Amino acid sequence: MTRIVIIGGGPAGYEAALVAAQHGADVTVVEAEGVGGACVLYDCVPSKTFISSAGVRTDLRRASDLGVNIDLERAAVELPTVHGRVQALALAQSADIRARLQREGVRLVPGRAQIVDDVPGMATHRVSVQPADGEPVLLDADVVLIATGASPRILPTAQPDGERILTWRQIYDLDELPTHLVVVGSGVTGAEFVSAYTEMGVPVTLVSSRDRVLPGEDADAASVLEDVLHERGVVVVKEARADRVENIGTGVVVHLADGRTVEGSHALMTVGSVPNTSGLGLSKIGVELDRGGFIPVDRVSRTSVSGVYAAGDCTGLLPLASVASMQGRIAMWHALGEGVNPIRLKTVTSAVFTRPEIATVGISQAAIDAGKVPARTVMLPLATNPRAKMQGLRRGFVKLFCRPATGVVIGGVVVAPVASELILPIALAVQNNLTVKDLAYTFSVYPSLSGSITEAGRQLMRHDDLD
Ligand SMILES: Cc1cc2nc3c(=O)[nH]c(=O)nc-3n(C[C@H](O)[C@H](O)[C@H](O)COP(=O)(O)OP(=O)(O)OC[C@H]3O[C@@H](n4cnc5c(N)ncnc54)[C@H](O)[C@@H]3O)c2cc1C
Ligand SMILES: NC(=O)c1ccc[n+]([C@@H]2O[C@H](COP(=O)([O-])OP(=O)(O)OC[C@H]3O[C@@H](n4cnc5c(N)ncnc54)[C@H](O)[C@@H]3O)[C@@H](O)[C@H]2O)c1
Repeated sequence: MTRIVIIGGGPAGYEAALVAAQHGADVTVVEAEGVGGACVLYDCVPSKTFISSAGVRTDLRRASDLGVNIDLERAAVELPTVHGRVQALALAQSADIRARLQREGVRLVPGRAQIVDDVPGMATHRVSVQPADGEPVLLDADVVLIATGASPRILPTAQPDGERILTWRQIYDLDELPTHLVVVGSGVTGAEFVSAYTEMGVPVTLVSSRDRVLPGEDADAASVLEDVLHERGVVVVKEARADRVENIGTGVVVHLADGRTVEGSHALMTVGSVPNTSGLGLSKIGVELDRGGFIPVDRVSRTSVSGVYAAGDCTGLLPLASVASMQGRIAMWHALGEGVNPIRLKTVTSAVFTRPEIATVGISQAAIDAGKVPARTVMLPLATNPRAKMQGLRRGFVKLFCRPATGVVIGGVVVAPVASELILPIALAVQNNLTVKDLAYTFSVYPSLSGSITEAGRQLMRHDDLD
């Protein structure tokens, strides 16, 4: 029986464990903090749960546009309840995953693991686990999967204190909402928290190192979000790199590299993540890290050392839970000799859970504009969609991209309140090489926001598609 030791119990680790157990391997997961990993305990699940509470206020705020008058002042946020719900849900999800792993026969070992092979190049591997208290445990493995994730990047001059200078993992311990939140970093994490706190009624200033929010996302989508944030009173300080953040007792002062300062009651640092790849004994066994500290892997999750695989945020491929899970599964299929397709990033779907949400799949507009991928494109504002009008939605759009000659759908972007759900038909089309004609001939419900997707398909059809 193949002995597999998985270091890290996040999506990469636990999904890999499920696959390996189902294929009859002897599987052990070593986890330092809790099954479900940072994804379930600190990052993805807590943030999306928090955002769900904020979303209620968004709906209430918009109610008057639809003729229902609600005094938003009376829709007070009960922060202990919101935070309690966030924490309870994370723990419950962790417990569900633990129970599922145990049902499948996966052994769970709490503690911090490192590889302790005697010499490089061994056919099998040895992992030492240091529990929180007690003696180290030694595990022998034919295959090791490193799935140790990442942690918030800390600026040495902006040390989180858990009181006023915070990482996104510390906000759920606050007793009260900030009176003025400064969010440093305008990537996906920063944008999501700016949107959520704004909807909760907190004045927010965003410090963005670039000339726009969400520099990695579709520019039109980011521009819609920026308009919405502006309308909601968010101040975006652009081209602004935080040098230092100071807790002055009554608040914070963010010192920018160009000498400007930004003041608030609290600072939320969302300046990226660093991979958890130190202390794992990697260089001793011959796994060299890249410049960012990530573990280089190929498209079936192999490292440069035989029998050692890596998956998820520690590899830096694409830091998404869905990608981590897929990398983990692929590692196990490969290690256990199953037929496996290398991971394809061109079909990855992702969403930014702001209000409105931004969801994307496949080839980006930036790649098309740069001439890297030939494509026909269309962008339909939601304002032309009947359902959107009924719901009072003024902003948002559907974009669709297809191959010029064949009409095969290669990507798309949706900006809408439920874009994370609406993107699926485009994702299905991209994954299965469907054409704009396939979309155009699909019945969508009338009236529906998804009608804009089938309409985009019709607009991209050429006359010869009709034959
Ligand atoms: C605020 C935020 C929100 C996000 N929201 C989303 C989202 O909505 N959708 C999405 O797809 N992605 C989201 N992501 C990204 C997603 O959380 C990550 O891509 C995902 O967690 C990666 O999973 P992983 O298994 O690689 O690592 P993790 O989830 O980080 O798990 C790794 C685990 O390994 C453990 N570990 C580390 N070192 C050791 C060791 N030596 N021994 C034993 N255990 C160890 C850690 O304790 C950790 O529990 C979000 C990220 C952030 C920061
Ligand atoms: N909804 C989701 O799926 C979701 C949510 C959050 C994160 N994620 C994943 O995590 C990845 C990382 O996102 P992120 O936003 O945490 O990190 P990021 O690295 O993408 O963004 C951090 C931003 O902070 C800026 N920055 C760095 N130092 C700064 C400084 N001193 N002053 C001002 N700005 C500074 C950077 O220029 C960058 O724009 C995303 O690409 C995504 O894959 C996904």
